[in-house]
Amino acid sequence: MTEALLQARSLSRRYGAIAACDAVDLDLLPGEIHAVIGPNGAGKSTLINLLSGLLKPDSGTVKLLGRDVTRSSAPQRALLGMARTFQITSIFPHFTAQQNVALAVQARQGHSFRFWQPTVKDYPLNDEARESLRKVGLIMRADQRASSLAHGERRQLELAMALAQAPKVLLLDEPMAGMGREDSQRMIILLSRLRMTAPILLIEHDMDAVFALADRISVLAGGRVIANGTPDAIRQDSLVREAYLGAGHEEIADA
Ligand SMILES: Nc1ncnc2c1ncn2[C@@H]1O[C@H](COP(=O)(O)OP(=O)(O)OP(=O)(O)O)[C@@H](O)[C@H]1O
Repeated sequence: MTEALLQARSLSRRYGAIAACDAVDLDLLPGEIHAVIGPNGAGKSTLINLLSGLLKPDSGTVKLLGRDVTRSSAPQRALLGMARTFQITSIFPHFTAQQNVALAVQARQGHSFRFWQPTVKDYPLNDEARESLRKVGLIMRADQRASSLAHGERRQLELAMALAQAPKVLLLDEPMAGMGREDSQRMIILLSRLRMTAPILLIEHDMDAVFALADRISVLAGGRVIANGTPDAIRQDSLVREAYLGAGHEEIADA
């Protein structure tokens, strides 16, 4: 059996009476895009925070590349090869696109952001930064300030910063959020290519994107995985339809 690069077992986290994440099992396999979907409040953010180390579970385990990282911090997991993008972009607006990516390369090399100096003459660093920008189709914006980029381009920049960390797994938190149709289409093509660079755990509300991209989908409701399977299987799953329709969402039926 193919070994999961990222694995959660019986992962649980409560907030008082609420089981935000309830005995969740999840595997991210090489080369795949594994989407996690679920109605509002299902536990998606809690799960991605537990996987990336921003939250500690009450019980259960997280393994990264076969190594138990349940008690490791987010920066420790990043150094082992986990890259994550956020719903709210985390770029430095006054730096150029290239400088932002160069920062991410430096962080991977173990330098703290605090000691960062503008690295105009650091050719290998800049070459690497430009390579990441090329991969996400943003090389023509390399010298533009991040603040002047369009929304979709900023999301591409974030992805370039994640790639600059040479990730073994990518955790993407709503990469299509706030995007128009054209930008979403571009992002779908981009992510589809990137799955071979690193498998992607994708949290996304845009069902067209999820069903276009995912090799496998896990559906959360009330903190539990209620279904796991191919997009076709998920589309036809009665429990999934119930969870979505019960929560006032019709998008799963249309996807
Ligand atoms: N810090 C917190 N304190 C108390 N309850 C919380 C906290 N964070 C999340 N919850 C609760 O845990 C449950 C899961 O929330 P979570 O944000 O993980 O869901 P979600 O699927 O990401 O929702 P959305 O799609 O709306 O972002 C919800 O009932 C939520 O109210």
